[in-house]
Amino acid sequence: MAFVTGRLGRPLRSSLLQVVQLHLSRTMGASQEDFENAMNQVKLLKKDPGNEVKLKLYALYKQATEGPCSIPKPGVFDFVNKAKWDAWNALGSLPKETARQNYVDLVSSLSSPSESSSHVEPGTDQKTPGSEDVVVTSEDGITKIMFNRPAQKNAITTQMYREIILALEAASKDNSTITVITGNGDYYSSGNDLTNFTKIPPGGIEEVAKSGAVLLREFVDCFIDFPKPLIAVVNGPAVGIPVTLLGLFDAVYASDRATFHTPFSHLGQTAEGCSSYTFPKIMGPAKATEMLIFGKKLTAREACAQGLVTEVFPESTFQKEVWARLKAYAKLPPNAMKISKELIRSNEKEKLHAINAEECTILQGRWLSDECMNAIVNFLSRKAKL
Ligand SMILES: CCCC/C=C/CC(=O)SCCNC(=O)CCNC(=O)[C@H](O)C(C)(C)COP(=O)(O)OP(=O)(O)OC[C@H]1O[C@@H](n2cnc3c(N)ncnc32)[C@H](O)[C@@H]1OP(=O)(O)O
Repeated sequence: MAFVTGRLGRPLRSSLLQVVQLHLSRTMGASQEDFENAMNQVKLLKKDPGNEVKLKLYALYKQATEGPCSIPKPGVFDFVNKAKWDAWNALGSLPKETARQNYVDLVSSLSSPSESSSHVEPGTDQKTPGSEDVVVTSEDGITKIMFNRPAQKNAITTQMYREIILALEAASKDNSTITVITGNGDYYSSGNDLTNFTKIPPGGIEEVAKSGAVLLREFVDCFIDFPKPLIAVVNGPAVGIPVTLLGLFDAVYASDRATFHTPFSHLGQTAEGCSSYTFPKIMGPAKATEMLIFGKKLTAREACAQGLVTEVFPESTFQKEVWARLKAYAKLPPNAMKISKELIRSNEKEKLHAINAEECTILQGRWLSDECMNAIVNFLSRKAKL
């Protein structure tokens, strides 16, 4: 598919830079010092993290220090070096800075009090590494991953995408039966934190777009591959990526206060989360067009009528009713549920991964377009609200 990568004109670049000045005080990822500390922490781990994690650490270390894998592939019988090569090579063109950050996050998750994000103490809040913006708890056979930035309407920062990836990886292996994603406060989530675009690394806006596309692809891939029943408890309005991802969930329960909004054209952007495929499939192309192209906002009842939402509950009883139901579901035999999910979803997985890859490539171009930059500048300078 062809797409046009717009170049930023001078006035737009300078407005963006002005707006960016306002946000430069925010962090720009892990420093070299964080990275070195993380390398030292690895040596002090009390528990062997297992081969899978060790390979991931190796790959991220190589990517962070040497960049993409360019050494020849070891022979088929050189098992150890081939596994290492595969892990490094799988990181593709992941930027060095992102690899460094992911390495620090991974080590931090291994060094947390429980020493492994895959073992969540029942009933305890397990904070994912680096922030409290994503809170993971596990109780009654349910792992709950909660967006926790209520003051920012649960807008998703770059760090939060990484934390959710780690939380999903852990949840896929922990002893919970089902996994739930929800939001804290009045919003489910207002989508991508638009200030993510203002943290400009040395490689410029092009690097922001490139690393954003790599991160988005990895993030959505985790939802495509998630092996257990994945349920969204949509406690309030949702904008952007938290809406599109719903097509990859197994059930979506919504408060009647929730709304579903994908204003991609308004933002100069395009569909992600595999919604270019799942939405037409779920609701038919005409209704999908209204949402994904014209940015029509749906009420919870409209979204339910169109098949995006499983069931709508009155706000007054929402939490009570939904959690009672989820606790009952979580008592069902876990393996039977996993196998049924595999049956329902497996024949689509390859297609979904291909669609995800294509959507991310197109978005990478969109993020560099004047249309998108204008929308972000407008939001950040509060000239416009959606
Ligand atoms: C790896 C990259 C993947 C990228 C893919 C994703 C695509 C998308 O998700 S596109 C969708 C992006 N989201 C939006 O465009 C929503 C933007 N926000 C709004 O339109 C409004 O804030 C909203 C309608 C959600 C709520 O409006 P209000 O009720 O009037 O509240 P405020 O606007 O005052 O918001 C309170 C507070 O939160 C901050 N906020 C809200 N949403 C975001 C956001 N998406 N990004 C950054 N910040 C956000 C808002 O700025 C306010 O902050 P303060 O000004 O500091 O109080």
